[in-house]
This record gives sequence, structure tokens and C-alpha cells, in this order.
Amino acid sequence: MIKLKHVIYLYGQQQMVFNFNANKGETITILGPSGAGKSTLLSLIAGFIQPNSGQILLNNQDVTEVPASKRPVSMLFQDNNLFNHLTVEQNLALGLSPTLKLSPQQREQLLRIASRIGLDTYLSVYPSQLSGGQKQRVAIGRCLLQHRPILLLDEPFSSLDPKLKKEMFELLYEIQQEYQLTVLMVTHQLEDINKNNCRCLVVVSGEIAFDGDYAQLVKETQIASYLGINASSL
Ligand SMILES: Nc1ncnc2c1ncn2[C@@H]1O[C@H](COP(=O)(O)OP(=O)(O)OP(=O)(O)O)[C@@H](O)[C@H]1O
Repeated sequence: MIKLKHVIYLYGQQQMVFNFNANKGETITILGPSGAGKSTLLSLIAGFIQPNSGQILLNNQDVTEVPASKRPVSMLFQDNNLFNHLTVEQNLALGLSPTLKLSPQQREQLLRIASRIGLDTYLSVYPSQLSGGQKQRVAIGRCLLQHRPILLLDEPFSSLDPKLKKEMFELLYEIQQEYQLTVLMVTHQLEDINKNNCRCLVVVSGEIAFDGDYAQLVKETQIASYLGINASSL
């Protein structure tokens, strides 16, 4: 589903090298210190930046030269996902049509997703009138309307309070299962990891220094202590 073959990206003298495979329906948490290259990895997969060399395959197709808008990928950021001058309905509609003109079938889809994310009574509201969690729900709804099988999240809920964050993770997990999405999520917060069932990647100095589940990660003492985790975190 996702394959990065010796992908090299250069920021000046700084080199990043990524080799990585993900299967359909997998959820992968990406950890690592600030400046390690986590967002760069997502940007390469999304197509926001082009590698200097190497190959990126999505759904068995080489997309290395394919622009972001044509890749089977949606991306959700920590904030600024919405257009403040557009209503919730219009922000959602952007997932279906850049002109905001929807066919009756598309409008039906929009209403179904608005109900799925619990915002069907907020369609005419502007983002400034929404809470942080509601804004992220709209952004998730728009990703779902794009019908793209890969969802990339860059610290999506880190500005939310713990209760809301938990709710958002539950919604994300349900949606991931329902739509069989392949999810890659960057986080700095260890409590965001689904410790029972999650593949973790640790990016250090522009390379994937660890790839395995959380229980294995804890045993990799050098990397675990670097991230500030130990066996009691299990
Ligand atoms: N546009 C850019 N031009 C030059 N260097 C950049 C640019 N964007 C990022 N970098 C550098 O590339 C490195 C990796 O950045 P990146 O944002 O991928 O790290 P990150 O692991 O996501 O960090 P954080 O957790 O702080 O968001 C950093 O050293 C950063 O300074």
C-alpha cells in the first residue's frame, strides 16, 4: 500500500533517507525528537515535497512524480485545516468538489458524513464558532469525503484537552476500521499510542531508527530512554 524505496531528501547539507513499507489498513505511529524528519516523511508521502532520489509507491503505483492532489492521500494537520470564511458545509464540500458545486448524490454523501462526525446541525456555522474538537471533526469529515485510502495525521489532536482527545482518537479508530484506512500519525505524546496494537516508527536524524510494536520499542533501551519511555509505560 505504501512503499518508500531508498527515498532521499536533502535540506541543504542535511540528508534524510527513508525505506519503509506499510500494508493496507495498518495504523502506524511516528515518533522521534523535534527536527528528526517526521513531518518531512509525511510530506514526501503526501507529495508536498519531491525526493531528490528514490521511489514512492502507493497502491502499487509509482507516484514519485505525481502531484499531491492526484495521490490517494488525505492529510490532517494540528490546526489550520479549515477555511474560516467558509461554513462547515462548504469546508466539507471541498472534499468533494473544489468549486463547492455538488450533485444531489454528493450532497447526500456530505450529509451522511456530517451526521457520522456528529455535526449535522452545524452545517451553516463558521469555524470561528466551533470548538477545537469540532474543527478537527470537520477536517476528518472532509478527509473522508475525499475517499482516499491513506490518511496522514501530523499531531492532529495535540491542542485538545485530554477528554476531547480521547473522544477524537475513538472516532478516528472507528473510522479507520470502517473505511479500512491506512493511517500514519506523527505524535510527540506517548499517551497517544495505542499500546496494545500499534506499529511504531521512530525517526532519528532523518532515518527510521526503529520499526516495530510498542512492546518491542520499550525493550530497545537506547531508543526508549531517548524517548523517555520504560517498561512501566506499558
Ligand atoms: N523548508 C525547510 N527548509 C530547510 N530546512 C527545513 C525545512 N523544513 C524542515 N527543515 C529541517 O528539516 C529537519 C526536519 O524537519 P521536520 O519538520 O521534518 O522534523 P519533525 O521531526 O517533524 O520535527 P517537529 O517534531 O519539531 O515537528 C529539521 O532539522 C528542520 O530544520
